[in-house]
Amino acid sequence: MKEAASSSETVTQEVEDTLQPVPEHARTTKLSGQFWIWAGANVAPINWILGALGIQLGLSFADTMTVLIIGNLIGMAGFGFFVLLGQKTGATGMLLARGAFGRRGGYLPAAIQAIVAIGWAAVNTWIILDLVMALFGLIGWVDPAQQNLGWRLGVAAVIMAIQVIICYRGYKAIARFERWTMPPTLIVLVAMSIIAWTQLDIDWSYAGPAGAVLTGGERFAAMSGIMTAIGIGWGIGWFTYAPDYSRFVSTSVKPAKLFATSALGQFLPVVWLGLLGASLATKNGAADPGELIVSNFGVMAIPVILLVIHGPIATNIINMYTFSVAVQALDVKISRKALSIVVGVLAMVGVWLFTLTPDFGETLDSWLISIVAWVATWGGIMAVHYFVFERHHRNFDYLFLSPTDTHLKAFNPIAFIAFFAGIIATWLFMYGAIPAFQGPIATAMGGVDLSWLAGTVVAAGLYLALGWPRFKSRIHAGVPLGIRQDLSDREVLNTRGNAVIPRPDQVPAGETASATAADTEGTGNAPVHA
Ligand SMILES: Nc1ccnc(=O)[nH]1
Repeated sequence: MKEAASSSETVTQEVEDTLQPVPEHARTTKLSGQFWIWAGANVAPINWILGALGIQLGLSFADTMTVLIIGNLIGMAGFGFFVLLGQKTGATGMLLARGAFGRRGGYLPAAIQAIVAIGWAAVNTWIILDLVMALFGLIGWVDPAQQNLGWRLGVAAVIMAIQVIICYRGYKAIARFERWTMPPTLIVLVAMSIIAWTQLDIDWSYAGPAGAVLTGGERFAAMSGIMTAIGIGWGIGWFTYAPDYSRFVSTSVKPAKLFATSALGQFLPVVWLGLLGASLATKNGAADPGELIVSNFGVMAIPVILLVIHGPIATNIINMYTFSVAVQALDVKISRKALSIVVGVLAMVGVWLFTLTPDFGETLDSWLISIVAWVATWGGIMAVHYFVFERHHRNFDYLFLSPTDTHLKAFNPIAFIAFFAGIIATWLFMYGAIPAFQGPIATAMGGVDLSWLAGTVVAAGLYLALGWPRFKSRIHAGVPLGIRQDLSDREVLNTRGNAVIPRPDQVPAGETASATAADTEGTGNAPVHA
């Protein structure tokens, strides 16, 4: 048993260090790992800060919870489908992008994803520094009235170093970290929640800032904008990450179970922490829950500090690992391990830049709605490509071939048109906290923000319409949609095989490959038998 485990660990490391479709024997049938990865990524103070942000931006308690729940229901429903895509294809999010954007065209989304992952690692670390200083102040280590820049960057550097070490070791180390640290973390959280909800007088009927309670259209507009940021923004931000982790899940695991486990792993902690943050913010719009708990219950100081520091680590090992596989999708030949160190350094630079921004709430809001523009658009294109055009495919080896071996187009203009149109549509419909992010259509609608919907619908609709003729003219469903113009469908079927047929090593033990699959050579280059 032990030997099997360690050999599967070696296989996992080989797979992740050179990007290849994860073979069935290196996959896991245990779903708890997926639950803890996503729960771990979300049990972080940033999620109570998001709940408190709703109150700070002027919503009532009930409206804050409404936008958090609706936003995350929408976000997590979409997230589940991207989880399934990883399981089905064995490919990372940014390798999947190649299928639609083209073999070289996939560099654009991969580069964006790499930068976004650095940004998230910086945001998640920066966001807790105020809180850590306040907590250190309560136990007498620093004077929280001071800037404490040295302390801040020092704490960030320690957190960053821990993240780099875990990420360096790869997927298994990440899964293990989340599994071991989550139970004690949850105990602290439960304790915090009980204290908060029984000992502190929360104003459950909080209606908004005194004298400035929002009503009618204004209230609806504010809810839509805040939902885009704290509900949709947080949730859909994970779409691009989902396949990077679910590619390690065996295809014998029922998709419905995988969907539910992963989506709940995200949804439960996000809503719970949002509730904690929002309810405590009703006491005093500004104070952070961690600070409130510690100032009322000094014995909680150490566990709360540990929880707060654990938060960004658990979230950022996901960001950093995804950074490294996104860079691999750029055909950069630096080892995934070396990349773990590179991202740590870059994220530290990011933390320092964020500490220079003047307004915490505006910076966070702007970050979140920019993420929406990118992910809603990317997600719309990917959904059409893999759930409509290539829904019958089982063998995705074509995504992994080198630029010289590939039979995909270098660039697929259709995807680029859909992508840029989607980004513009998101901007037209967005209504963020700063004027640059207040698009003309949203402004004309009195500040109603439907950017996430506009981006998805425009990108998906255009990609569907422009890709439809090719989809219809393809002679066989097993031909990738994005093949080069100089190749015929017949040629691709004959030399590259039929993508509808799985490779034998993709088939879970106990299930037998179909008769045709038995003819493949294990490389996916099966000749077609007429
Ligand atoms: N919502 C998020 C998506 C991706 N990375 C994060 O840290 N957070």
